[in-house]
Amino acid sequence: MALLIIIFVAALLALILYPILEYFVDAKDLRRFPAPGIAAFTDLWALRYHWSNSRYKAVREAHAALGPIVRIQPNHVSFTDPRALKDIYGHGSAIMKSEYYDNVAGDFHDTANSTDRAEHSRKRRIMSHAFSHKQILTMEEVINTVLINFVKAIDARTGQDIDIRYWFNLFTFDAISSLAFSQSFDFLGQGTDLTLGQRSDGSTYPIHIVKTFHDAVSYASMMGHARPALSSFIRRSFSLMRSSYVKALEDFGAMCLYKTVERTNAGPGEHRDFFSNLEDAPKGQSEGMPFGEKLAEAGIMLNAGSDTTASGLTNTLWLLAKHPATFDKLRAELDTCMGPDTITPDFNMLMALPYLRVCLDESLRLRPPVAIGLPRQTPKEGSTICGHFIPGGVTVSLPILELQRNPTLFPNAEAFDPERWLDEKQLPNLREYVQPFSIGGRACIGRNLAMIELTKVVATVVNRYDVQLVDEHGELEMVERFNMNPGAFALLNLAIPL
Ligand code: HEM
Repeated sequence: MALLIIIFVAALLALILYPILEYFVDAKDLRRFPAPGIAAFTDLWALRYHWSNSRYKAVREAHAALGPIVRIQPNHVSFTDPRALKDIYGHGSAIMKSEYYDNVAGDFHDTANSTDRAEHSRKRRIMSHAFSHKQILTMEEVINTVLINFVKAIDARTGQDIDIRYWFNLFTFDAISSLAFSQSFDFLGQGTDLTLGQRSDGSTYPIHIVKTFHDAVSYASMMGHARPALSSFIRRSFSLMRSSYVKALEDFGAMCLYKTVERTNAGPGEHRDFFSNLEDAPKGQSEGMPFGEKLAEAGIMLNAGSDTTASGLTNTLWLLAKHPATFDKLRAELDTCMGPDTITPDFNMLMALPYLRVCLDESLRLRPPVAIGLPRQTPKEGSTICGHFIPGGVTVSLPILELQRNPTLFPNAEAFDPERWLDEKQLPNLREYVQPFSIGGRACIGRNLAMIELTKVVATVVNRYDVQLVDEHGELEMVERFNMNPGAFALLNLAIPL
């Protein structure tokens, strides 16, 4: 035991002292950039804010105090200069995903966390057709079925105070499981997020997936943002302490295993689902992906394909409820093509409604569901980012939230103002710098799916229900895990107009 403690303390000291030494040696010439507090000496400055799900605030304050280029970790430089968007993330940039994604990957990388260019291209090719606008439209009926279940669930609770965020979480989990695995969780029908996880011996156990998922992401994001040695130290320490966060990460994995095994055994049903693409054998080969890789891809669909869209839905409804004039104007537009009982409006019809679109665009600008500076790593030869040469192997990022709320790009940037999207003068900056799905080769593959879900659900809810905030003066908290989740108190009183 004493030896274990000595090893533990020695490892901890080495992890703390090494970056301090690095700071003084300054081989990457990063001391020229200002840093808040102890951020230049240790990852712990950033990890503390990850742990309290509030990194965006600390990064925002650091940029406000220190300028557009700030060293937020010993090996991480954050940029808010808008030119950095293309330099870091644009097509043609040699900058790849950082070691953050390796830190959070399991035995197999998935499409989102693969850091190897060739591996990522192979994976992306397999899935890109399935997520094209045309293909997603062929799945509209599946979304309609889930939307009908959502309306039934909410109708049964009209007049009650409900946490609408939770119900949007149930909607998006049911939607992605129907689309990806031809098998809905049926959370909306059950009125709960209770599902099963599977252990490696095949036995199963119950899991409440919404909290499990959020805890898992909080932990993974904190652990992932540390340099690899510290990340692995945190992982081991948390495992030794049998932390509930480690359990949450395991439970989320167990749920993915359950869904993958269930789908593999049952087959795709009548139509192809997203999983069918993982099962297809590539040209010249006799089999599709190995099971472990299919499991990883199933995990990223359940992860990226649910939480972000649920956040987008919650944010939009909250913003509309906070701005009754906007809500009424949107409802008037919907009245032109939806009857009082229309609950599965046709997506192509909704696409022709300009005000609905700008309400969604403005919500995604002001409260992007992924707001964090997506971590990237400069290539061996280094990169120039808005005029500054950054040597190889440095993590760089641009916080999406800061870009989309930049007052030099958008007048009255902190205000919810869908009308700005109808102003010819503001449009060029809006089009260029509002990028909630990111840009370039690593931009969101699920964008078309997200937009169809957001458009149909917001149209149906605004058309069908009167919405009232329980606390009209309250603010909707922002909880930054990796995604930016709205807080838990989005209580709304929904009623069907008489
Ligand atoms: C409003 C909803 C959504 C938003 C705001 C959003 C945003 C993003 C962003 C910013 C990224 C880049 C992440 C990074 O660089 O680490 C991303 C990647 C990704 N998203 Fe989404 N997303 C949404 C919905 C979806 C949906 C419905 C799916 C469906 C499965 C999905 C699947 C993915 C995948 C697989 C990636 C990785 C792409 C790659 O690296 O090639 N997302 N998303």
